Amino acid sequence: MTVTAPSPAEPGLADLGERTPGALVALGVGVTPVLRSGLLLTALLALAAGTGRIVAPLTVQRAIDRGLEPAAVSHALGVGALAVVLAGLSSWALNRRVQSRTEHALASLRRQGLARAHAMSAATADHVRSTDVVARLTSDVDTVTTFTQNGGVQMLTNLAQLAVATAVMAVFCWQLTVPVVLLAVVLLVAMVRLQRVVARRFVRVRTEVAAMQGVVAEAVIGAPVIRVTGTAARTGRHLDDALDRTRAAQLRTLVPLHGNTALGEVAISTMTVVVILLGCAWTTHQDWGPAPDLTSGQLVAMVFLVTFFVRPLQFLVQSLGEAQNALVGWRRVLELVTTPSAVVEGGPGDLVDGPVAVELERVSAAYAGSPAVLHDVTVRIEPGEHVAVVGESGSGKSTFAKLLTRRLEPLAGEVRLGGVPLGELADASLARRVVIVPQDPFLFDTTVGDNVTVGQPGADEAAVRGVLDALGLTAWVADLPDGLATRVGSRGDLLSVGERQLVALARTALVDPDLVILDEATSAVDPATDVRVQEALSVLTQGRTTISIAHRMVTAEQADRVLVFADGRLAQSGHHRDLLGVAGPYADLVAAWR
Ligand SMILES: Nc1ncnc2c1ncn2[C@@H]1O[C@H](COP(=O)(O)OP(=O)(O)OP(=O)(O)O)[C@@H](O)[C@H]1O
Repeated sequence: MTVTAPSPAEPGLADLGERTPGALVALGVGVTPVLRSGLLLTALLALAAGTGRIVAPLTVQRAIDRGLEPAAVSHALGVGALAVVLAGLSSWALNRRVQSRTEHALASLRRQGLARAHAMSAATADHVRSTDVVARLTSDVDTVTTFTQNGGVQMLTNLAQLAVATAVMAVFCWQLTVPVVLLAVVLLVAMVRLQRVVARRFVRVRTEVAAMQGVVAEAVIGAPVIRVTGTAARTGRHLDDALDRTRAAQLRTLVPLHGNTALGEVAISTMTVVVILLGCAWTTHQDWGPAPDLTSGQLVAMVFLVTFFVRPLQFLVQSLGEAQNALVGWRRVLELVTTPSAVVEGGPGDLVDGPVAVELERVSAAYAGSPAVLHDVTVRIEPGEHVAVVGESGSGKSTFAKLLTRRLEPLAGEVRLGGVPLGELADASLARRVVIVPQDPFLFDTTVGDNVTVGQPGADEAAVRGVLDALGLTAWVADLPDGLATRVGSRGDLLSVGERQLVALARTALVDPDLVILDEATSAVDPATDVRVQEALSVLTQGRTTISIAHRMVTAEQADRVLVFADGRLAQSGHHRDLLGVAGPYADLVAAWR
């Protein structure tokens, strides 16, 4: 039976592109509740900081209306100074409060994002560039930090100042307040429209920045290959392209941003002129329309107040770009954090310790968006059996291994370990029972000893030495410059591929799994290390169910059984000896090997 449909939907990170800014903020606050705590006190501090600034014009008005008597002037100076000091203190407390909460929230967001990156389904992980995930957890989070440090707190104070200034102006003289507020509304409507354009352009900027970081990371990580293959010019071209695209995207945001600033300046200057002209005209001609009954002190105070109304608006207009950039950065991190987790927490099925049976029943598999690549595979591997999986490149061997470690969900059929459907097994149980040893194992940038204990963090040095001894690796470790304390470098680069495999085998032996899946190295390993690898492997696989994705005839020869894959199907199954005499894909493979 060939399964052609349905193939799984295109996987990827959660898409929050359609969320409004308000909905995004609500989601962000929900994900990091620290932002919500003590909100009332934060609002009060913002109000105090904003109000403090407004007090000055009020004291001036009172002093003028009392004929600038010395007592009135000194009273105005005293009250004004007190208000300024209180405003300064409130502003300082507000800054500290908002910044510490934001930093807590962003640190939590980074932790959650990293945890989700580890918990996302294999299909999603395959489709998301790791550099994009890194960009979301670093530069995107940084845009939020930069914004809160530079303008976020001031935005709160300014909003409070705007509200207080409007209220006081309305009390003093509604006739002058109405045109000012109308102009502000026009400005805000225009800003909201422009904000949508700016938002779209900033999404592009963040995407291009992430892509550019990917190119830079590739150029740095692949430096040895670039040197050896002489492809520096090609890499340079890619980098230039990425930089050009990033620059172009950034320049495109400037057009609406500058338009916004210009609009803001015009509207704000108009407001000031309107208040001064109308105020003076009405004071002189009391018979003009709804002329207010303004004292000279109130007119001076109105001119001051309109400045206090206009400044926050000016600030909001100017910080729109940064706010938008920060919002897009925040959105990108939230997309990572809200991507569904594929971790199975605690399934009912726990396995009995010991070698485990592997069963596949009519299993088909596909990668997202592609037709099936594994068709109708039924096979049972007995507990303790050592099976070699062979086949031409692209025949489905790795896909078969991915199904056993739940890196891929079957499209149809069922996979069972020890009789328990794989989907019911908790992640922790699966990690302890099934270990895959890849062709080129990933090592952390620490010591050999620490890399061996990665799967068993509590293991002491005696346990590590015991495992190394059992695998016949004691002499090899003793020959390393610092023994177990030898540093392996970034990704294990200071060790050869074969040595990295030795560390991975020791790591696997320490975990003591019941099913070992080995992806045999295709790259050349020096003969002495290869002997060590083979000896360690034969010890490691003893008494355990073992599945080797084999690229060498000797591995197939030594296995209890060979499974031969061809075009995504299990074409043959049997001992090397028996399969050799039968015409078919295995005989062809052996001929090719020979
Ligand atoms: N992540 C992926 N997304 C889409 N298709 C994939 C993916 N990985 C593998 N495939 C496709 O699935 C088919 C089987 O690939 P698989 O890696 O299982 O073969 P293989 O026998 O292990 O090959 P090799 O010996 O070269 O590693 C191939 O057609 C391959 O192109």
